[in-house]
Amino acid sequence: MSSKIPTLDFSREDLKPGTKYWKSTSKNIRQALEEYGCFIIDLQDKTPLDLLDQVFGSLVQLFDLPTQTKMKNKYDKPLNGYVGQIPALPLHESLGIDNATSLEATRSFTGLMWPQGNKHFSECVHKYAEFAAKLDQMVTRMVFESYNVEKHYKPYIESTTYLLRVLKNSAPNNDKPNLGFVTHTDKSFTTILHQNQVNGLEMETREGEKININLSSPSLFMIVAGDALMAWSNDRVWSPRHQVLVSGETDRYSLGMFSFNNGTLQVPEELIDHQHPLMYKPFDHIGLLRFYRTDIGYKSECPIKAYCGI
Ligand SMILES: O=C(O)CCC(=O)C(=O)O
Ligand SMILES: [Fe+2]
Repeated sequence: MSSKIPTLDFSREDLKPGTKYWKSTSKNIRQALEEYGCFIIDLQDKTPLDLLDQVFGSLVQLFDLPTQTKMKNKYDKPLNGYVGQIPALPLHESLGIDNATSLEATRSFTGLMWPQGNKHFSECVHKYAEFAAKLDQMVTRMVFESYNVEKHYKPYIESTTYLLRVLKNSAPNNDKPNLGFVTHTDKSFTTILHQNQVNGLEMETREGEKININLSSPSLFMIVAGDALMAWSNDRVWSPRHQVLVSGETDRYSLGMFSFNNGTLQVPEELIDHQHPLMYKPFDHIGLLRFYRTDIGYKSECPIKAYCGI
């Protein structure tokens, strides 16, 4: 059950900067991120149901393409392209669209997958990316405000881009939990996860308790803090370990929207004091991905601490 992890109502009209509800929600976000490193957003009647239907329909088409085609999804940035055909993870496949809020970038991804073109795919995926980026920016702004460092929000957002990963875990057609995606922490600043209502995400608490996340309504979106946010917050926010376990007869499709800063991130000085001595050196966020791809990075217990911890 995910009952312990807070679900916050993002459908209210008064969720606007400056209102009481905005302030109390910001406080709840900060609390959830410090305690669990994640929380659930419920958009209720504000959920873009048509768009979500179109996106998930498009994902079925995308994953049905030949493996050779999907393998063309490559970027210079590490960890951004096609993942699949891994013997230990036979149910998993995923692809990445870097800078997904740019129509040009989604078009160029689409052109690789469908050289003859697929306007419907590029348009609906781009629309989803814009929608998820807007949600992420709202959450991020509330995080910055809750720490009284809102002056750093604009420069942060101006140098942030989004990697949209689309994931499929094929139905195992059995009832036991099958590993869909290995335990990891996200390397992003923030992540927004959404799924086709087939559950499977399992989050670990600070104490090591594993919690199955119930996202079985299309109105639910999971926000996860990544390693970069944990470091930026000087270890106030928790970057939770999580994995995907699937069972049953229905394929699981999910969307992960990851924010990455294209510059150097550092702990705001407001978050350093006697009780919270500086724990991280300023770090190049994309460099964290490169470090994670090295043997030392991949094998380290806590990659962000190994990368830039003090
Ligand atoms: O499929 C999911 O819901 C989670 C995927 C995930 O954790 C990731 O891609 O980092
Ligand atoms: Fe993840």
